[in-house]
Amino acid sequence: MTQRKKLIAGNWKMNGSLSANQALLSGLVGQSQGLVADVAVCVPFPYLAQAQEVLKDSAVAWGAQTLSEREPGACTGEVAASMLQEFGCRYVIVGHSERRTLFGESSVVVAQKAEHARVSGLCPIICVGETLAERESGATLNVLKSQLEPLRAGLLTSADFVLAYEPVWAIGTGKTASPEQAQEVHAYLRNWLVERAAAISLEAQQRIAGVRILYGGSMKPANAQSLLAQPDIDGGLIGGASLVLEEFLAICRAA
Ligand SMILES: O=C[C@H](O)COP(=O)(O)O
Repeated sequence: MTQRKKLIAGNWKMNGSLSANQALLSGLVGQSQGLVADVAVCVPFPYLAQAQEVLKDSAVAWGAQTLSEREPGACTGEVAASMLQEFGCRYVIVGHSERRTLFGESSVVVAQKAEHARVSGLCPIICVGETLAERESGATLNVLKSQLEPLRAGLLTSADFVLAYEPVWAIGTGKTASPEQAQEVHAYLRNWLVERAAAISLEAQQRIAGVRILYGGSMKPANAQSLLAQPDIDGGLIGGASLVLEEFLAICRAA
């Protein structure tokens, strides 16, 4: 069985200030020794330089929360993969439900963003998840499948990406998927990846087993351990709790 090192990634969303970040980032550096899991923070674009400066000699990685699917050039307000690379990013979140809902990002665009990240040496954290209405109508697995479908063969073959299952109804609501609910979906996602990779090549099939699938949606110190104990939950994508040093560290320690 493939052993996957757990990853706990903080998604700060549109939060932070230079002074608050300084305290949070230095606290992380000071207290992250001895953690078994990989740890990362995905910060707003203007704070990438600060994250790089504070985290550069630590085991904590950093990244961004989205990127452009276009080539650098005439595209006001957008940020290219090559720019993120210049700030030492390892990760970039793509397809978060807030981007899909508020900014109309389709699964095709999300796949393009993931591909741009990959070819620039960044590791995309690709988010998928169903709404409450979709879950209640029994459409969860079909929704997830349609979100995954456009992912490119090159990305799947590289296996240098992370998948994050984030049920929309659990994001920022305090409602968490039960460990069993989450495990059921993660197992489905794992199986989808394996089948798709097997259809590409033996090499892709072998590598895909190492892809980590994170759970996101109101993961807190109180529920982290039971979620992270599931065989197909390889870490967490943490929103609110990643802004509170002690809570984020407690989740990292649970992994
Ligand atoms: O990207 C993180 C997720 O949206 C989860 O956010 P949350 O932990 O605040 O529910």
